[in-house]
Amino acid sequence: MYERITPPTVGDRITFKDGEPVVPDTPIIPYIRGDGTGVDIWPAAQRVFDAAVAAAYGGKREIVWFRVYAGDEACEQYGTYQYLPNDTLKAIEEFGVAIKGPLTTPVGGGIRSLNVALRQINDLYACVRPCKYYAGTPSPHRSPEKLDVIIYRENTEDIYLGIEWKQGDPIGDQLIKYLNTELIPATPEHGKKQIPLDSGIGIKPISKTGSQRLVRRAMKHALRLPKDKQQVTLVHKGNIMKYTEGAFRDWGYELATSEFRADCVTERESWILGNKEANPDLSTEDNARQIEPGYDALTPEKKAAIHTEVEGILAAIWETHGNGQWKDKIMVNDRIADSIFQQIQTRPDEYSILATMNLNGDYLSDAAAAIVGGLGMGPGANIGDTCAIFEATHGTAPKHAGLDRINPGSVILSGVMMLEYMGWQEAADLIKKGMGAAIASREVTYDLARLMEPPVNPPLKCSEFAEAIVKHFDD
Ligand SMILES: NC(=O)C1=CN([C@@H]2O[C@H](COP(=O)(O)OP(=O)(O)OC[C@H]3O[C@@H](n4cnc5c(N)ncnc54)[C@H](OP(=O)(O)O)[C@@H]3O)[C@@H](O)[C@H]2O)C=CC1
Ligand SMILES: O=C(O)CCC(=O)C(=O)O
Ligand SMILES: [Mg+2]
Repeated sequence: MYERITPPTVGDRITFKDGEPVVPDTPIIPYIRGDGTGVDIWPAAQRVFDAAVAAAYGGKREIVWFRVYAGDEACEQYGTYQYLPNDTLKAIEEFGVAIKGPLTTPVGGGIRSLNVALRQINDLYACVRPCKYYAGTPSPHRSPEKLDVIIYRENTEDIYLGIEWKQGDPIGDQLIKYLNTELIPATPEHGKKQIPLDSGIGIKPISKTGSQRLVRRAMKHALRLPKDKQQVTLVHKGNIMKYTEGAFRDWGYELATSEFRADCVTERESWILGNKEANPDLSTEDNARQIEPGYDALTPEKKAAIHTEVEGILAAIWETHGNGQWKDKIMVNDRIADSIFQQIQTRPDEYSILATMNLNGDYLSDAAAAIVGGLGMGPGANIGDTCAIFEATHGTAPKHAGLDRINPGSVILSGVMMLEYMGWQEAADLIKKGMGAAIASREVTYDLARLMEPPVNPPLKCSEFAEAIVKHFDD
């Protein structure tokens, strides 16, 4: 029983089989309008979704929308501090696929993120954020069309677990003292380091299970891509955070080379195989020297370990991956996080799927969206095994709220992802076509208008951009 909302009396539930949605012709889809610019974006986006479904299926298929509440709106409906009512959680659980606008999270105190809570409560462990260029979109970059990446961000753990204490909190102080007196001195690698007593403190858990299920999804997605895009890059700051971010990298490689052995090659394996292909008589030592920078300065033990690695890889995969066969497989590599921020700008076409932990993916998805036109063009999906919630990369953009000005493109493209996830490709394609044509005709909102050469003046309103997209369905 719902307390204050009533599910539609028409339409059917989306169910799940083996992690995939089973979609009726009239699915009931809960939506959260969102705070701030949600008030502008949601009606514009809904107009486009309904028009596309009607145009694609002529009434044979229809989305039955179910309005549910979160954030400021929920407090208005359910009372003070009722930011995420049980009704909303129950509706999302019952109907399986939902879409939402942005929700506000205060900085430095107050409630924890409702957006993060929705992901954690529903175990939506993969945040999928494609960053792809639409022809004609203005960009601060010279060749934005070269960027075509999909960020697969782990969505349930890392610092987003919110286990932290502010400076002066008695439990935080107790933890710091315990670490300083008991644990740090007992661990020689930490030397005499001490945590300053006036610190806030937070915990960053990265689990093997969480890392591997994310990488598994990324690998499955890579298998569906064209051959030249079959690549998964593990992004980490494992040189500094060895046992969290470094472990993410190691668990990622382990998962790829065990569960996807026949279908993948790691970058390092490709060097070993390539060296032998270039010179079939190459000794183990020379192969090791070619793959390991600074090999000659290594200790005998380290050299021996690399010899074992080279021989082990050749014995294990030469038959199946050698003689160039590896070039048809998913390339799995890794990059340190700071480096990938510059690589997606300087060498964007060298990357495809970027598998990241939670915080790195949060940063990277805004940065990648900027290259292809900004946060107005950054869609996303939060995917689990029995539920999915679609939402844009951006937040509530409060200074633009209620002005019918903001770009609804990201939520509209998140809806495109939802339609594709549902298997309603025809409707998704119509929206992509309409948006591409609107942008090419310079019918755009302020954010794209100011980047265009010459600038578009006046820009379209948020609602007008939605109408322009619908108008261009027929082009
Ligand atoms: N999933 C979610 O619901 C998310 C929620 N948030 C929350 O949103 C709130 C505001 O966060 P803030 O850091 O300001 O980040 P926002 O993403 O909300 O906005 C930052 C800036 O990005 C640009 N922008 C954002 N959305 C759009 C859009 N649709 N079209 C065009 N440009 C856009 C605007 O830039 P300009 O003014 O230069 O044009 C805007 O001022 C915070 O409470 C935050 O926690 C943040 C991210 C995700
Ligand atoms: O939940 C929030 O307020 C911010 C989340 C965020 O920035 C994101 O998921 O990209
Ligand atoms: Mg973010």
